[in-house]
Amino acid sequence: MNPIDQMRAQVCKELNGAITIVVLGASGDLAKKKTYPALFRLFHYGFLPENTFIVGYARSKMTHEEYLDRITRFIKVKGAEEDIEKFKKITSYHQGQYDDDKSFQSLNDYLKTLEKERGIDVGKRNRMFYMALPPSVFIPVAHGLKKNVYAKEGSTRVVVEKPFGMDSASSKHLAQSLAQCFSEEEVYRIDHYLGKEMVKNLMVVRFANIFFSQIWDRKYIDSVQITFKEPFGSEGRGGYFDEFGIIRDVIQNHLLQVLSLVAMERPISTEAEAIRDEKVKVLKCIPPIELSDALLGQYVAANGKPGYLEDETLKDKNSLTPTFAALVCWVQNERWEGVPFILKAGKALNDAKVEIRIQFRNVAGNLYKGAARNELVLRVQPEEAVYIKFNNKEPGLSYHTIQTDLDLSYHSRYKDLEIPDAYDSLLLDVMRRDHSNFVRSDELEAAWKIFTPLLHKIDGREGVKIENYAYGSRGPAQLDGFVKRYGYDKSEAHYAWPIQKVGPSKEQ
Ligand SMILES: NC(=O)C1=CN([C@@H]2O[C@H](COP(=O)(O)OP(=O)(O)OC[C@H]3O[C@@H](n4cnc5c(N)ncnc54)[C@H](OP(=O)(O)O)[C@@H]3O)[C@@H](O)[C@H]2O)C=CC1
Ligand SMILES: O=C1O[C@H](COP(=O)(O)O)[C@@H](O)[C@H](O)[C@H]1O
Repeated sequence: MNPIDQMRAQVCKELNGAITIVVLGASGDLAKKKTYPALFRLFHYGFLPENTFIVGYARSKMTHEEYLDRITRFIKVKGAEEDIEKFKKITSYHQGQYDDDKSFQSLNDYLKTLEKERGIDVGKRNRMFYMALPPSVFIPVAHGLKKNVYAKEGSTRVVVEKPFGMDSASSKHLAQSLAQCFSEEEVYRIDHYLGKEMVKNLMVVRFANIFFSQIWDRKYIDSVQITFKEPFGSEGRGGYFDEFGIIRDVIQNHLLQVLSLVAMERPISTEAEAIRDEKVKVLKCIPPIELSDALLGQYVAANGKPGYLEDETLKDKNSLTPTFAALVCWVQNERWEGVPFILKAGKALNDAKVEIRIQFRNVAGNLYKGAARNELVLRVQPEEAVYIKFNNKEPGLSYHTIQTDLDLSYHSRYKDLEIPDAYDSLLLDVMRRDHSNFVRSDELEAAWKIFTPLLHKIDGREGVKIENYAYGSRGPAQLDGFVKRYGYDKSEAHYAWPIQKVGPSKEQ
């Protein structure tokens, strides 16, 4: 059986061919843009069990037609019209509150009726609850579900979206509340970066290639940079963003997850708990980030685009919330002592890009002075790629050394490639009961310990400097100096990608 069919079979086996999926917050942005399109693709490509039904739940009043229109608006699969019509037949909307037993009892009655109508036997009445909700209602919803809608005649899966708290204390409170209702085995904390193709590739690159596994440490690696750049600002999301800021929105979760996969030791197997054990261990080796290891910024109006403070959805017009941050983590263990892990993220920058850049040390006693350092780059998005910058003799009569690359750009190497969205892959994992790409509660605790002291200083404005940067720029002017301070050598000399010229060079 091919690996894809194996996954289909695994879903069927885990769920005995039946599941009811409840999307809480079905009227919201995430549900419309991500959750339902992902569920549709899983349906279209045959990953949902034969007997699947999806119930949307939220407070808003919506007719059946309005609901169907809303949840299918962002489905973009070509030639799938017929399947969209079929998909509409396996879903419906149920209105209710998030903090009221009666609403949840009514939801439970509705689910029971559906399960009976669909002929699902006791023991197979599996339910998945997907909380596409603001964090303010996670706890009442968890209690309401546990008390009234928990699958007593089948398995329960609860999917929770980030943010998982604001700091160590609030995250602990959330974790404890969830733990009162569900076992860790039943909870799936989504960090959608763990569903991205290149992030899932990290373990394979590291542990299935002898030349990487041998040089993956402080002896050979000089620095690691994990970069997230978005070309748009907080537009329309100012209310949410201002409360969280770029560190809580992107760095504490997405970029730290990537860091842990880059830095962790080899797990004893590819089992979920083995992987998560190693991630927790490496996070525990990182002390809290110092303010002196941080560069913070906020974008201002430029190029006809409004500054952060001009966002109409922002309440505090003097906000000092960072929209850009470059932070350095130090992993204090035998493998990584002294190697900076630079996490950079910003909104309203000049580019849309996420990448992991590993810069190696200088070649000792190098015969070729001025040869650039090697770098391994994993481009997460757009256009997934793995490439290695390395030095080569310039082809032809020249003995000149040029920097070039071994380039595995996915779209040229793998023809007709369609990379699934992170949510497709993660929802499939939930059904397969594979926790590898979800955040465990002790992982979360370790992650918040690294960021909480710094975040409290920023929240309290304690000696914190926020540099301005222009909308559409590379970030604060201090950025190049900042990464240089941690040893990053930006040698662009002779670098050309792709090579334009291979003839004799003038320097022969
Ligand atoms: N949007 C995105 O792209 C991403 C979102 N997330 C996370 O997913 C979750 C949902 O995000 P998103 O869909 O954008 O959120 P929304 O603000 O769209 O909220 C979802 C639904 O929750 C209900 N709701 C909104 N505000 C409140 C409130 N104050 N009290 C009670 N109910 C409320 C509304 O439904 P109704 O009033 O009908 O009940 C709304 O339709 C969040 O945790 C978010 O951080 C994560 C990654 C990306
Ligand atoms: O979680 C979030 O992620 C998005 C970026 O996700 P991507 O898959 O488009 O890279 C970010 O825009 C948003 O602010 C944040 O909440």
